Amino acid sequence: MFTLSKNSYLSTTLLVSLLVLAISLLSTTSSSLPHRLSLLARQFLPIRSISTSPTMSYAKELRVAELAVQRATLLTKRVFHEKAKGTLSKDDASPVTIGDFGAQALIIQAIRKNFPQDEIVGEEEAATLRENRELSSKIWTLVKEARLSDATAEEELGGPIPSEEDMLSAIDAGNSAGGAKGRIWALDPIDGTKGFLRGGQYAVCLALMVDGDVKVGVLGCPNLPVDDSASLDAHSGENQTDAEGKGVLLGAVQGQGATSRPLGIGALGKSQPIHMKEVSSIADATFCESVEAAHSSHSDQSQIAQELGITKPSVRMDSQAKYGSIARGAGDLYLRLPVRKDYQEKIWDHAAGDLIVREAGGEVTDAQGKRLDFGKGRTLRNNKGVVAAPRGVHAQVLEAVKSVLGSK
Ligand SMILES: Nc1ncnc2c1ncn2[C@@H]1O[C@H](COP(=O)(O)O)[C@@H](OP(=O)(O)O)[C@H]1O
Ligand SMILES: [Mg+2]
Ligand SMILES: [Mg+2]
Ligand SMILES: [Mg+2]
Repeated sequence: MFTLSKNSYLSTTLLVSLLVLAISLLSTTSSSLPHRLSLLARQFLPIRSISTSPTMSYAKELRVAELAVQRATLLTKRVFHEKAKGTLSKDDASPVTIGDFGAQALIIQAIRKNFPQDEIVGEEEAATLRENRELSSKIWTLVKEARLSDATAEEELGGPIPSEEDMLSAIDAGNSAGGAKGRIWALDPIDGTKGFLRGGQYAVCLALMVDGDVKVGVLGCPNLPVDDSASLDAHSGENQTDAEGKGVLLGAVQGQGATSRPLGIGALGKSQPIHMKEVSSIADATFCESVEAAHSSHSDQSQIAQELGITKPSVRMDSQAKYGSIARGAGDLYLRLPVRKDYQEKIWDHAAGDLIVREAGGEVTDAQGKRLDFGKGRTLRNNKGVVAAPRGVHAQVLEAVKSVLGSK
């Protein structure tokens, strides 16, 4: 008797739940299916399972990451407009500016205040600044002045960095070796530094990995248009601005979809879901690639496009703005085929973009079709190249990649 009534109670509950689920899914039109499912799951899951694992929704991580990236762009935007950017050449001959150092310090400070146990893999280090106090003090002046106009939001980040010495120690806290265990942030304070110097696109990039899996990704792109569907052509190449109407913040949480919103502080809470465009005929696709010919093989990429019947010229753009642009449907494909066989891509150049594209309905793999493996340390040493495309056409694009690379 007891078993019977328990069973019937359970089946009634199940039936009602299914009905509510179906109605909710049909009636909500404004967001993606995974996002709707995650919201519903939160409604139906027992409170206990939410409260005992509050990080599962990554709401705080996303909020802190978005605000920290937003604050860092206040600094990078200032430097973008300055003639003297304090550019140094690193050991690998790549450039770094006062903007890169300053943005790294500000973001790491916010992570350390909010998540003191987490590790950080950041691109830059402070060794040269400890020897070059003049440059260090220039950065310190910029860092001190980079504050969100919303005092509550600034407080959420844990407030300003107390001293120049603390700024240097924050920069050096991005020295984690990475790996497949625990919570590790991947930070690229300015991705596309060459673009930043040239007046092109650049992005402030931050991602949280848990056990090697990217859970949260944020891209601040001050020179991209706010409009998700604005044509890419006007936003590639040089002479970009971050004037009125520019600047977008893209974000994603695993299983919850990807969003975009204007980069201004007034746009807090105004995130809209973004989706990749459906490609009905691959020949009509727009593909993005690096501006720098040393970073990816323009000739291989052009052959792949030819193989796919694509006649439109590629859109050349610096930084993870490429991932962001295809995720929001402004472009379709992103190809990054290696020039140098020995180069290992860095995790901070891909972690946020990889998640944002996948959450927007895309697939991201290397040139062999393997998912990018962020759990191998500071580099993607298990992968060569990047192929990002809408899920429906990724296999077709990958086939063209293999055919072109195989024939070499
Ligand atoms: N030989 C190489 N192959 C691929 N990527 C390279 C490279 N040398 C440098 N890079 C990376 O390319 C990134 C820029 O990518 P893109 O060309 O898409 O804008 C640089 O990021 P930073 O600008 O953060 O240093 C740098 O890490
Ligand atoms: Mg660099
Ligand atoms: Mg980079
Ligand atoms: Mg960088």
